[in-house]
Amino acid sequence: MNSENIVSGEAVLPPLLEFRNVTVMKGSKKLLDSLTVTIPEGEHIAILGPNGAGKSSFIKAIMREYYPLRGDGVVFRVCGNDVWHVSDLRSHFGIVSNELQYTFTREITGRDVVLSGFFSSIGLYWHEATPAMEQKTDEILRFLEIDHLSDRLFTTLSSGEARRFLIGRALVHDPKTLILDEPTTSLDLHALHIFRATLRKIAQAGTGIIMVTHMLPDIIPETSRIILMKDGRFCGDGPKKEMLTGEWVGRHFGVPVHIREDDGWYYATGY
Ligand SMILES: Nc1ncnc2c1ncn2[C@@H]1O[C@H](COP(=O)(O)OP(=O)(O)OP(=O)(O)O)[C@@H](O)[C@H]1O
Repeated sequence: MNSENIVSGEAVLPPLLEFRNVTVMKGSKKLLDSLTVTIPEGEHIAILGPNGAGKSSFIKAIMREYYPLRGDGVVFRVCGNDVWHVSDLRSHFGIVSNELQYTFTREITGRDVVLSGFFSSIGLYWHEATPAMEQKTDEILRFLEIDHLSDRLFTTLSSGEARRFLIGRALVHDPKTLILDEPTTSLDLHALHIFRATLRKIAQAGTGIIMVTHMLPDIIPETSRIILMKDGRFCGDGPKKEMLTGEWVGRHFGVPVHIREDDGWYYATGY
């Protein structure tokens, strides 16, 4: 544990994520530009930004798919540790992305999509699931209310149903935080309603949510903090009520916008 996490002789939990001056380059392109952020465990956050803002690159940096340039004052820490093996990160972060769904093209059941999350594979192949894994999978399927669909081939599920199985897969290691990268693409109104209710249930059960989106209605009422991102930088970070205003969001997306709040949900109109 880092010495900064000792207060008056007592150890306190280090933040889930601590980045300081994180810059990521790919060729001559600066994907992330001097990002500084601290995220405590269990916090529900939305990362909002226009196309190309660097949101997915930020997630890739969290998951150690991208590494920052070295330099003085650069901090790149998860749970107080600078060095991580990618497989160890799974107990901290579960990931759901829209892209992930399209990697499952083989004929496997929804249940096996969840179960194979234990092995980070697509399907079980030579992996043998233990009774504890089977039990955990069944608990997750019941929690997400998709147990009745578990024997269906994944490729025959609707987008909304499939997305909930991917959440299940992301939950097998009991991650501290679930990261969702634009997960509502192609969901219809009914599927959106169920998907958001599912996220709320997960947030209320104590798992942190980091939602990456450019859609305000994706932000569940449990979200307390908004980070605005553009051109690889963070350009706003604060409490939801302060950040989700017409002035902030309009300036950020470069359009005049009116923000309406209704029972904890936010909507943008007028653009
Ligand atoms: N591996 C890469 N090499 C070069 N440029 C990249 C690479 N990955 C992303 N980019 C570029 O970096 C910028 C940020 O991309 P990123 O996918 O992180 O943005 P985003 O906010 O997730 O966008 P969107 O909302 O459209 O998914 C974009 O201009 C993208 O074209």
